[in-house]
Amino acid sequence: MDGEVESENGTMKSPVCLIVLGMAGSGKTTFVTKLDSYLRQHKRPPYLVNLDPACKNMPYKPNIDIRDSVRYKQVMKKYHLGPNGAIVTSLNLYSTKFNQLLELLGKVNVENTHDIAVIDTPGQIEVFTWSASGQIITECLASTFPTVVVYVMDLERSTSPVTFMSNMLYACSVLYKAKLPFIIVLNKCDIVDPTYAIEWMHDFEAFSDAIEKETSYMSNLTRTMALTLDEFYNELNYVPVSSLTGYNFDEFLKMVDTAADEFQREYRVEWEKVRKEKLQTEITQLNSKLNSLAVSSGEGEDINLGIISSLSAGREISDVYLAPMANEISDDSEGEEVSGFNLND
Ligand SMILES: Nc1nc2c(ncn2[C@@H]2O[C@H](COP(=O)(O)OP(=O)(O)OP(=O)(O)O)[C@@H](O)[C@H]2O)c(=O)[nH]1
Repeated sequence: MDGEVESENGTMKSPVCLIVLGMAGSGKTTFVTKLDSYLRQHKRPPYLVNLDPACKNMPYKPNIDIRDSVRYKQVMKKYHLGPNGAIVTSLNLYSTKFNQLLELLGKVNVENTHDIAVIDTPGQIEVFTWSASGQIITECLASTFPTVVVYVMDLERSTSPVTFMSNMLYACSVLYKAKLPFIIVLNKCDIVDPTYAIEWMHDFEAFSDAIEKETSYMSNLTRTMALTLDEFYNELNYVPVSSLTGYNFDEFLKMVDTAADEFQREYRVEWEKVRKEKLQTEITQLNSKLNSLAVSSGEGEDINLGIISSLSAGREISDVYLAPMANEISDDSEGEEVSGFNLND
């Protein structure tokens, strides 16, 4: 990999990768857009990656966009899939080439152009968190760069204790699955006061009182679960923000710094083991490829390993997009899923 990401004292360098997750409509895209403009104002432009193949309106300009490489509607048509199945398949196709995205991020590190990379994920959270490709992408990032999960929670839609609890259980399951530092962004605090959520996290009696008012059969179950989430709440980093106004983004960024330190202290060693294992597997695969070449006819067949090796002259890393190779772009206006990437001039 071009970008060496390990420093002499054994810490991984920037960019710190923020994987932004959250329920549909929680405000992920609005959050990423505001974070982009906030960081730009502070002369720290982030490196932006969009992993939502179905996203129609993108208010920010991503450096890397899955939609440049995978045509979601074509995936639906070709494989006869519904919307969610097509998103999963698009992510699967994309994840096979994710090492190229890591190389671009490696260059960000070498050229020191961005200290934060933000990864926006599909609206349907389970598509990312419970799919093999979501796991592969998370592992690729975390084994190479300091990586933090940012879970966006919609304050407006969580005012019922049962919904609040469901959201927290989901966040908790993502935390344990991802094995990464975790920040909960309590979003939309411009329209709903976040006090209720903070109180429910820290005061079981207050939550219990709120549950009393619920008549649903879920209330007993919810009360029991609230007790089991106690430890989760104790360790939890959360910050109320408004992605509309930018309120508290400075606090959020302080939390990112702390989480990145936490990654270096508590998670890096484990993730480096994953990286070494992955490297070993790649070496073994490459060796077996070379061996099979050696015993083949020897007619010099070209093998495309799909590696992006350099940038076009005069291009800034921040201007580079992953895009389909020219011979893989479909004539169809909606395009087609592709198996390789190229740099677009
Ligand atoms: N008032 C207010 N509205 C917000 C805030 N953040 C997002 N919204 C609104 O919430 C709606 C959903 O926001 P999106 O950013 O599209 O949410 P998302 O999670 O990316 O949505 P999907 O990708 O479709 O799941 C939009 O109407 C936003 O304008 C906020 O902090 N305050």
